[in-house]
Formats: sequence, C-alpha cells, structure tokens
Amino acid sequence: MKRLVILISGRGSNMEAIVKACAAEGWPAEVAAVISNRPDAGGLQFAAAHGIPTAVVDHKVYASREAFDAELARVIDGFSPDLVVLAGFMRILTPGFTARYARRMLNIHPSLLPAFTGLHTHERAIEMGCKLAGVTVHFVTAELDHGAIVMQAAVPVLPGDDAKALSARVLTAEHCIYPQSVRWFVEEALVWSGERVHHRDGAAQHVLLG
Ligand SMILES: Nc1nc2c(c(=O)[nH]1)N[C@@H](CN(C=O)c1ccc(C(=O)N[C@@H](CCC(=O)O)C(=O)O)cc1)CN2
Ligand SMILES: NCC(=O)N[C@@H]1O[C@H](COP(=O)([O-])[O-])[C@@H](O)[C@H]1O
Repeated sequence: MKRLVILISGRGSNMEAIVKACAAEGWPAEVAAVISNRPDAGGLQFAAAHGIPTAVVDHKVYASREAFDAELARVIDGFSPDLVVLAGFMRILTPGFTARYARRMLNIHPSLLPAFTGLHTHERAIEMGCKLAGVTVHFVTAELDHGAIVMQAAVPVLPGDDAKALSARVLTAEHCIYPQSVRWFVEEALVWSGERVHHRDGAAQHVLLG
C-alpha cells in the first residue's frame, strides 16, 4: 500500500480528484496526509471532512526558504510518504528539499512544458496568441518546472478566451491526467530511461482534448 502526501496552497481541486480516484478505483495506495503552506487553504476542509490527516506549515513564519523547507520535510516525513504530490502548491522548493524526494515527488503545471514555466501561464499563452494550451505532470527537480514529464494534455485556445475561460478548460484536463499519473506511480508502471520516464507497457503519455 503506497502512501501519498499531497501538498496544496488553495482550493485543492486536484487533490480532491486524486482522493476520489484513489478510493473509487481501488488504487494500492492511501492519502496519508494533506499539507498546506496556507492556513486558509480551502482544500484542508475537504481533506478533514474525508478523514484525511491535515497539517499546516505556514511559510510566512519562517525566516528563510531553507527553514520552511526543513520543517515541511519534517512534517511530511512524519507520514512516511512513498510519493509527495504537489497539487497547486505555490512555493518554490530548495535544492535540498527536491533532492530529498528525488523521483518521488510530482507536480502539475498549467502549461505544455517547456513552454511557460513559472506563474501566470494562461495569461501568457493568450498574450502570445497560442492556439493550443494545456497541462504537464512532471517529477520535481531543483530547476523549476523542468523535471521528467509523465503526462501532458492539450486543449484549444478559443477565440475570445480570457485567462479564466482557458484555466477552466485546462483544469478539466488536469483532473484527468493527474490521477492517472499518480495511479501509474503507485502501480509501479513508470520506467526511467536516463532522465526520461515512460509507461512500462507503452501507454500513451498524452491526451488531446477539445
Ligand atoms: N524546485 C522546485 N520547486 C517547485 C517546483 C519545481 O518544479 N521545482 N514546481 C512548483 C509549482 N509551480 C509551478 O508548477 C510554481 C509554484 C510557485 C511558483 C512561485 O513563483 N512561487 C512564489 C510565490 C508565489 C505565491 O505565493 O503565490 C515563490 O515561491 O516565491 C512558481 C512555480 C512548486 N515548487
Ligand atoms: N505553478 C503551479 C500552478 O500554477 N498550479 C496550478 O494551480 C491550480 C491549483 O488548483 P487546485 O488547488 O484546484 O488543484 C491548478 O490549475 C494547477 O495547475
């Protein structure tokens, strides 16, 4: 039984999708904890209501990123994770932290990496006149948004789209590929080839929506 620790900073809809898929599909896994850097993260209420242990490590009360990351790791390790899942977790993590969870920490990023690393991805895609946008699930490394890609989903950018409309379309894709990606990990279906990762049976690592 693999143990998942999910990190959030806000509403937690991706965390919710993973919790529900894990239960509904009978994964060989359990969500051991949901942890947030923000005390007011809405996802904490969902987790608590579903009997999942929660914790808050408030980044605002630490003097440095290193001190925050050290406490975050201590709390995470108290739940003995096999996989750390960043689900809308909005803090850049230090190299020491990402090394601690090398090849066992995933993130979901709302763009087709390597395009649009960082923040405000939908605004930037619209500004650039992109016709496709999407989402990437990747392993987390010290270099921001550059770890091995597990899955990607593409969606159209439609005439008249604003960031709100595009983010809603991308979010639907997120809720599709993040649970699938985490399931592949807990089922030990991911195979590494150098710094790349693929599904052991050749399952498609992309989805085209819309
Ligand atoms: N070392 C790494 N840390 C993180 C990664 C990563 O790949 N390597 N992924 C991010 C998630 N992320 C994009 O997917 C991301 C999150 C946050 C930021 C950012 O600029 N954060 C600011 C604060 C912003 C805020 O509080 O609203 C900051 O940390 O100063 C960029 C990208 C998670 N961490
Ligand atoms: N750079 C990280 C980032 O922007 N992540 C994005 O934050 C949102 C969190 O939503 P959620 O809290 O409902 O899962 C998601 O759209 C996710 O892709």
